[in-house]
Amino acid sequence: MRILVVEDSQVVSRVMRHLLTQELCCEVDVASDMASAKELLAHNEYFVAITDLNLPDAQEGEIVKFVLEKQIPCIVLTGSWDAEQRARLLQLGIVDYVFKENRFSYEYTAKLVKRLRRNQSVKVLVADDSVVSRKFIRSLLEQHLFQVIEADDGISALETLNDNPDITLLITDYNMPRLDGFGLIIKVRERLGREELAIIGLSSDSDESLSARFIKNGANDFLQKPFVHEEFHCRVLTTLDSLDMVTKLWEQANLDYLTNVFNRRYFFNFYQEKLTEVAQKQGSLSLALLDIDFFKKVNDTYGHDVGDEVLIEFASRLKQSFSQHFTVARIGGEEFVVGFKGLHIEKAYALIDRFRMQLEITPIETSKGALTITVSTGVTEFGHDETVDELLKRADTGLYEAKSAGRNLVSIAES
Ligand SMILES: Nc1nc2c(ncn2[C@@H]2O[C@H](COP(=O)(O)OP(=O)(O)OP(=O)(O)O)[C@@H](O)[C@H]2O)c(=O)[nH]1
Repeated sequence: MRILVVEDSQVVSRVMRHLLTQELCCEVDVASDMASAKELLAHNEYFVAITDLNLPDAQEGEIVKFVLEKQIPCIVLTGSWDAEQRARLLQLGIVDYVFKENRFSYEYTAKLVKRLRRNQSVKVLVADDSVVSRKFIRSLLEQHLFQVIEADDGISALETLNDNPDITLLITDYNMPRLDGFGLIIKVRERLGREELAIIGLSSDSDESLSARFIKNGANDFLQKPFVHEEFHCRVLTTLDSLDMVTKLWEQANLDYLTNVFNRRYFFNFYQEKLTEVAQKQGSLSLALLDIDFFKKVNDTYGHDVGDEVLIEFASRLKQSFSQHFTVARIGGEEFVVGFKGLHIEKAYALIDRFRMQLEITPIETSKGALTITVSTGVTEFGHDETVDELLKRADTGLYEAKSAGRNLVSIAES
């Protein structure tokens, strides 16, 4: 990623270069006047340009128009606070107008660029029956590089959310035909928690109770129409930042810190729900308990760090092989489980045995060289009314048999 800083003050450009490389690990080019900015823009692709308005060879902010014409997002970083100019430039489509006040202004600018990078992969659904309002919100969101999808009422918003599980933010109007904003939020929240989808409610209605009602029904925030451009962006950014924080907390609680697969806590808490679902629907579910063979020897011979490298690669291979359809978790030091929801034991056995054979012939690259690792596994199938604990205990008897029979084996524990 490459960023252009157009700034005649060496102190400012040095600070910005330092903050940007620290925050984003990116390439930063600096131009101290309009002519050198033009030269750089002619030869390079930029993710964003951060520009001063008053340059030695262009003192009226001409650089902004030049950058925007090249379809490059532009952040104005200026020492002159001019409200009229600010409004005009925001109207023109700049990302933000930042006043060089103190070091926080520079930190804010670097963080803004980081958010722009994140926004590129954030999908936002805008539900509003007014085409004008929808297009306006789309243009604001696109200035900040979000991916935008539109829906013209509550029902089509619900359908779009079903078809696009990767939508992160829903911005919904209150008054809409077929299903209004409240109805939409209530239906959405039956299925998606606050850690999965953020919602901002909108309304031009003068009813003062609307904002509280939106939030009580499950919205994260509310905006009264008409709103100013900057307030809209602040609300969106704050909502997404808190969603990121909730996601981070959820990951810390449920993912294994070393291997990034689900942890023991997740498996015990959430897998019970899957078992109940399978029991109710009389479906099938098999479980594999895997334990790396002679793992202590890896630690003793090559050190704990190499042991960690092996665990990380082993988990990554498990994830690659199974996590698209099944649940992979690390439940102990070198013990992992794969929950095969929907599979009978014969199929689960075949998949795990294929994984075992592949592992045996594909050494793991570590900092101390390539190591050949094998794994022993116990596989079992869910009976009727069992807990995760009971299922695991039975898989463990299979694992014990596999170890006793010489390791590098898969053994079935019948239910
Ligand atoms: N590097 C590393 N080692 C771990 C971690 N957690 C547990 N271990 C080690 O895993 C090893 C497990 O060893 P054992 O239970 O004796 O089993 P084993 O050597 O794999 O032998 P078998 O299971 O009988 O084949 C111990 O040396 C633990 O210290 C971890 O997070 N990182």
